[in-house]
Amino acid sequence: MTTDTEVEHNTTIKLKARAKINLTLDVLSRRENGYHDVEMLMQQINLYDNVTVTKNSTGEINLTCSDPFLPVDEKNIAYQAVKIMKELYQLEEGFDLHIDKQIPVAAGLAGGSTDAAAVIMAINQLCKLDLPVERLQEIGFKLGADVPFCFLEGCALAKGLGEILKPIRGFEHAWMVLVKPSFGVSTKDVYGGLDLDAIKHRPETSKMIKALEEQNKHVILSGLCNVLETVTLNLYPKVSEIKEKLNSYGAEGVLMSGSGPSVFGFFSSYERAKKAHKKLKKQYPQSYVVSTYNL
Ligand SMILES: C[C@@](CO)(OP(=O)(O)O)[C@H](O)COP(=O)(O)OP(=O)(O)OC[C@H]1O[C@@H](n2ccc(N)nc2=O)[C@H](O)[C@@H]1O
Ligand SMILES: Nc1ncnc2c1ncn2[C@@H]1O[C@H](COP(=O)(O)OP(=O)(O)O)[C@@H](O)[C@H]1O
Repeated sequence: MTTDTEVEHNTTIKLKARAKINLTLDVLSRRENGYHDVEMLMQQINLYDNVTVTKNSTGEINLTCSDPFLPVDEKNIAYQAVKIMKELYQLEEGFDLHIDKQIPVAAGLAGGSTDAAAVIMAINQLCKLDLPVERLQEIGFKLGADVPFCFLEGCALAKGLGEILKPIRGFEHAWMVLVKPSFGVSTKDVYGGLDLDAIKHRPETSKMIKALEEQNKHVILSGLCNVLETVTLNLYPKVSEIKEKLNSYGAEGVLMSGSGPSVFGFFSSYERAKKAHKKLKKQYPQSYVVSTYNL
């Protein structure tokens, strides 16, 4: 995210808050508090919200958003990010935020998480707090398990609840069609619906990391795997339908992202992705041709 920072008069920062997909997602165990230990490969993509943060002297937090259906009060995770920074660092200044929302909501793409990370980064810079990225990630983790990843750029192996991160080589210059059906899903319900003993097919994470290191496209595409798929596909058969459509339009590897319901299908070229997109867009208006994002 850092390379896309635009600073104006030391009072305004504009950031590209990128979405992610999961190339693999394995759930290892359930903790007593209901959260799950995961092992997943997270990959940023070229689909982003534009987040603008301006320092004000009133001390207030004002949030506006291009999406009229999103809350602009404490229910918005970006608002919560400001609050936590103000409290932790006794900041007297206030902040005006604007989110130009491009990432589909409740989609398994970390849309809210990436906005929160952008806001924390912006405040760190605007208030000259000089906090290292590890500290920013620690603060972000209080807001959500996906937030720490959003401070990185590219691809990472995520463990723990998602906060133990190791940057790795990502899937480079890969074109995909990303499809978000009209409904959203609750991440909590999807994790809650997972029967750990019933998981039949798990990702081979180490094999995938090696394949990414070598950019072995064939192994990467055949290694795409997400254990949450069974839960979401069961709850929403429409997601299976989208997967089938992407396959029939020539995708070389198809997977649901995160807890869903977004599905991505990789294509061998931009042109092929565009062709499939043209057909899918008629039925699913929230369809995008995007590439992976790596440094
Ligand atoms: C599934 C994943 C995969 O990247 O992404 P999304 O589908 O949300 O994009 C993440 O693990 C989601 O991260 P995030 O959406 O930030 O989760 P949080 O807000 O912290 O938690 C929402 C709910 O998900 C469940 N949860 C989350 C993370 C985790 N490791 N174990 C869990 O069981 C908990 O029930 C929690 O109440
Ligand atoms: N800035 C935000 N962007 C998107 N959703 C937000 C935001 N703030 C709060 N939310 C709420 O968080 C929920 C999860 O949204 P989102 O982060 O897009 O999903 P996911 O974690 O599946 O990627 C939604 O129900 C939405 O109303």
